[in-house]
Amino acid sequence: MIEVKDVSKKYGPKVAVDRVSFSAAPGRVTGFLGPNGAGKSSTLRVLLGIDRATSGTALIEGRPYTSLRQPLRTVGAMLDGASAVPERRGVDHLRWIAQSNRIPSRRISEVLETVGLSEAAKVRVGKYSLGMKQRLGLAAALLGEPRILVLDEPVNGLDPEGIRTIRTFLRRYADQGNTVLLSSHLMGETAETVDDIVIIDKGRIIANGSLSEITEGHASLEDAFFSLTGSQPGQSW
Ligand SMILES: Nc1ncnc2c1ncn2[C@@H]1O[C@H](COP(=O)(O)OP(=O)(O)OP(=O)(O)O)[C@@H](O)[C@H]1O
Repeated sequence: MIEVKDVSKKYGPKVAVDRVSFSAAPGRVTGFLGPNGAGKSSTLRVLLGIDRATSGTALIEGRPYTSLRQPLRTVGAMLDGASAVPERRGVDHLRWIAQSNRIPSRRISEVLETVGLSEAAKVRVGKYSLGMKQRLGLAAALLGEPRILVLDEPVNGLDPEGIRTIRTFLRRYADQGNTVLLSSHLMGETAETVDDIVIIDKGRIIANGSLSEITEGHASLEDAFFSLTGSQPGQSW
C-alpha cells in the first residue's frame, strides 16, 4: 500500500507539488498521469526518499521510505531507466545492487530471465538499446522480490512489443496481490494498463478514481483529461 498525504514540494519559490494526496492499493495497477512538468517525478522522488517533502507525508506499507528496514525488499523502483554505468555488464550492475542489499545471488539470473535479458547479461550496458536499459531497470527493481513497484515512465521510448511485454508483466504482478504505481504522460498507453488513475496537473491532483469512473461520459482517457484540465490536445502532451 502506498499513501501520499498532503505532500507539497517547493524548489525555491517554485511549487512543483501542491498538497497532493492519493493512494495505490495492493492487487491494482495505479497510473500516475500528467503532462511534462506536472509534478510526477517530484512526487515519486519524495515517495522514494530521494527528496524531502516541503510538507506532508508519503508512506510505503505505513512507513516513510527512509525508515523501511529492508527498502529493496519492500519496494522496487525505477526512475530514469536503469541508470547503470555504461562500462558495466548488465549482470554486474545487478550483482552490485544485490550484494549491497544482501539479496541472494540466485535472484540475479531469475530477474534477468523475467525481463528477457538472460542472453544479454554479459553485454556492457553502454551497448544496450533503450528498451534493454528499461528492462535492466525493471530487473533491478525486482531483485528484492518487493510487494510494491514504483516505476517512472517505464514504457517511455519502447517499441510496441516492449510496451506489451512490460504491460503484461505489470498486470500479472498486480494480479498476484502486489501494488504497482507507474507514472506516464502517455494516456492512450496507460489506459490499457491500469485499474486506477490519479491525474496531476500543475502540481495538483485533478482527478482520482478507477479507470471507468474517470472515463465515464468521455470517449477516451485523453478526452477525459482535456475536459478536466480545460486544455486542448497538442498543448502540453
Ligand atoms: N530540482 C529542481 N529544481 C527546480 N525546479 C524543479 C526541479 N525538479 C523539478 N522542477 C520543476 O518542478 C516541476 C515539476 O517537475 P517534475 O519533473 O516533477 O514533473 P513531471 O510531471 O515528472 O514531468 P516530466 O514528465 O517532464 O518529468 C517542473 O516545473 C520542473 O521544472
